Amino acid sequence: MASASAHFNRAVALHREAAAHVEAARVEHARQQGTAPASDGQLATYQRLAHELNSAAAQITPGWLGCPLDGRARARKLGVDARLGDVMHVDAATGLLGPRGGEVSEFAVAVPFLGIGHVAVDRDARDPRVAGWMRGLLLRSVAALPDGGLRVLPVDGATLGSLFTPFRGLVDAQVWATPATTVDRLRAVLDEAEERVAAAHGGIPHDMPYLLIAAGGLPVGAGSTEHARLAALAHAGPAARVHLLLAGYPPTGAAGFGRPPRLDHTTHLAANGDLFTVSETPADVPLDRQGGGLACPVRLADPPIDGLIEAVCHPLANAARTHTAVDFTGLMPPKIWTESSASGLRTVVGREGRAWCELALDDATPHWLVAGRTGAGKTVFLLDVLYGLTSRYSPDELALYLLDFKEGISFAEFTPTEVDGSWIPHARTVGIESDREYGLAVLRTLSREMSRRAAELKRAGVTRLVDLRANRDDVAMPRLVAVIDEFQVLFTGNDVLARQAAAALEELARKGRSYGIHLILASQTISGVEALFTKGESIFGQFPLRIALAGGGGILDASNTAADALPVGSAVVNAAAGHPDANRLVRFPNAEPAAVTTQRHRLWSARPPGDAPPAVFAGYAEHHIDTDAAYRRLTPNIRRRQALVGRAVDVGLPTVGFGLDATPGRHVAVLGTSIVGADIVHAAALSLARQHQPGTARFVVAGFAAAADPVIEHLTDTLTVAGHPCVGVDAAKLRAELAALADADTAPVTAHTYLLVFAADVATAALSHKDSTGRTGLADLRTVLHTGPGRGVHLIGWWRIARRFSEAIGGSSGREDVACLVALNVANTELAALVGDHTLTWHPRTNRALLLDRHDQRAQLIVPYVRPGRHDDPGDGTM
Ligand SMILES: Nc1ncnc2c1ncn2[C@@H]1O[C@H](COP(=O)(O)OP(=O)(O)OP(=O)(O)O)[C@@H](O)[C@H]1O
Repeated sequence: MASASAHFNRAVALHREAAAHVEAARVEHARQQGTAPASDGQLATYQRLAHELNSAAAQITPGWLGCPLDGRARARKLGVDARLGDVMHVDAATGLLGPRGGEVSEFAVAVPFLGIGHVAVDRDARDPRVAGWMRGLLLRSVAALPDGGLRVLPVDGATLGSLFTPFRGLVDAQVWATPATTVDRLRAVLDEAEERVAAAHGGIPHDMPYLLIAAGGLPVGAGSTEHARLAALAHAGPAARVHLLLAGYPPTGAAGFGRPPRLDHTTHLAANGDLFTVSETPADVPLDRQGGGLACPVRLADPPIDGLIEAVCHPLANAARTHTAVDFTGLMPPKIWTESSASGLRTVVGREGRAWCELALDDATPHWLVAGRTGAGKTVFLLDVLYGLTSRYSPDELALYLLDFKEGISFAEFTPTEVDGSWIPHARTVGIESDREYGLAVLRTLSREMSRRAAELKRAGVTRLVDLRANRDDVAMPRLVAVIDEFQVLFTGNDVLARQAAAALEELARKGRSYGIHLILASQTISGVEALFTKGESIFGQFPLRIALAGGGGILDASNTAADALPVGSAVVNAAAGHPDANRLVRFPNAEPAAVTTQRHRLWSARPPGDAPPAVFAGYAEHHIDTDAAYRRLTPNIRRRQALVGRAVDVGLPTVGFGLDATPGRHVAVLGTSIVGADIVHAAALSLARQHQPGTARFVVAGFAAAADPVIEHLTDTLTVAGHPCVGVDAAKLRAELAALADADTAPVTAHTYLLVFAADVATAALSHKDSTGRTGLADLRTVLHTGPGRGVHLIGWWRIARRFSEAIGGSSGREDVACLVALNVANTELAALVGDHTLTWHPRTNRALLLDRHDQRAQLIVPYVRPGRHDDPGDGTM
């Protein structure tokens, strides 16, 4: 092809010679007043010239570019007749050499096309000659160029797409776009081409494919704006490998409108009766020195025979499917854990056209924002990314903190489950359906780690992790990636917690990059993004890499609409904070369950010895005391006995309870109508029982609500079987018990005594009556509360009505006598008044309680222990 221009010039010279002959013949013909036929000599000259023109054309249109489009073409090799970047000529017409009406010699008219310019014909594709001609040109181009060398953007306002029907295979395989038949779609086509031209200003890679707008006719409504845009593309396109093949151009405009602009770098064919004329071409050498174009009329090139286009497109479409296919396994490296994270983390997330798309968490793009409407594939995208990362980097190089605030199981893939006990060794904490409190705890864990790293870097005399790792390979400092799905939940409420979360997030976003801490924040809603934005540009600006899935355009620049109509499995990746010029269209694969499971097992099998599963927090999960390892470890050999009540909503879900020692006030009150109150007393009693040798503690059980009976029954059975004296009492006996315990002189306490009172609010009323001496049971109760701990007597009571509890302890003056509270469904104002702290914030909710301990100033959200299945029963009276 190196001599293509020489061959073209030769053809031009021949053409000029032919033109001179035609002109001479015309003059002679006129002189003889049209009576004399062409002489034999003239005919011989035409035949010779036509032959030589055909030879010259054959040199510049090898193989598919010039061969007859008949059955023999099927045997031709595809993809070998043209090269990207070279000027490609194509057989576009048949020139007719000879006097008008006389015998003519035909020759192939090869016009310069891809790599240099455009071709336009003024009839649109409703003319069958034009339709066949266009198909032929497209077929030649597709078949001659290397596989993947041409992307066509079809436009067809003339036959509404039927022009391109034979090319359906390529459209279905997404090598070609779907034909645009409306003016809006035409505009989108022009947008894409213009973006290509704009992006090419910085130079184009040698393997960049051609982008060809092939229009069988412009759609109704296209006007001067679209014509001007086409003219601009015609002018600037070739340098960016953007070309035009237009039928119906220039269109015949309505009267009063100016003619559409002529297109630069374009060979124009214009109908003239049955034949067509050919203008000058984009080649440097003019066909005619005066710019008159081809001197003789032409017939448009013949159409391909039926079935030929399909026969060519079929293997190309199949090959394209293979080359552009993305599947989950394709994102994974052949060998796991071979990469170093010293300078950052990188993973392949999908394909950008045929090329793989790799994204990084490093100094340039330390944090990512991901957005997409529900169902757009955000969870799948995150799984692709996280499995890609955990497969490339070992747990020494990368650790994950995964937080999900929505209902869903996105991150369950990383944790052991009942059916699959494996986990991803990089996962340190996984929060599923997390509470905001848990989210804050994770952020604080990361902040602490950041401070630790800062100190270590300081000691080493460097300021960035990358510098530390460059000098020392003995430091274990994996990069930490925190993924927060539906992160905006952290900011809901605009309360203290929201402010604390925003502050923690901002600090991590600002400083994290230096210490190898990266954030990936994902959201379904624009309001999520707005929530972040309202926290100030200081956070938002730390996320230069935006990944917008369908409907996630809110994280892009306001003028950037590229994500509006994305299909599932596609994303706009933008590393310039959403600026429209920086869009990259990426397709990511579905996370097929079988492939994900295989990869998880690969990673799990390679886990380091002794690797522990991640600390999992599943917001919906019930917690039962008998499966708690901390409970099982309890023995009587304990210094300070604990009444365990649940698990803290914190990283690692630590077991929490109240120390019940001799300090005044060490009694527990559980408040709220929820039946979970009974379960908490049950759990506290069981845990205390494990800390006593049988026979060294008495359990006095009083129950005043039928709903608590099964709990009490189970409790007394368990205590009795464990060898602990356990006595059930009614209101009268409880009063007697209190009287005896209050009067230490008459009844010295010999063993630890635990008063377990279920629905104590009922007892409060019964205890308020005076006896014959004028003394009330409440007075005894208060004495026991006041002096009991010093004598090994503790009360653990469930008050369904907080006011009754307050009455029982004697109002605010008795607050110090019961230092340990667990609030269930008690209104915030009531609770705040009860404990005398108006800054307290408590939102009652299912499966949560607030633990308050006056003595160590604790206010901790907990998941209270419940009896198994408690939350399965909708009629259980829980919150
Ligand atoms: N690349 C893809 N190719 C094919 N199907 C996909 C792809 N990505 C996602 N899907 C499918 O689309 C559906 C929604 O995906 P996904 O659960 O990831 O969406 P989401 O944005 O996380 O939605 P939600 O926020 O509601 O959970 C799933 O059935 C998933 O299998």
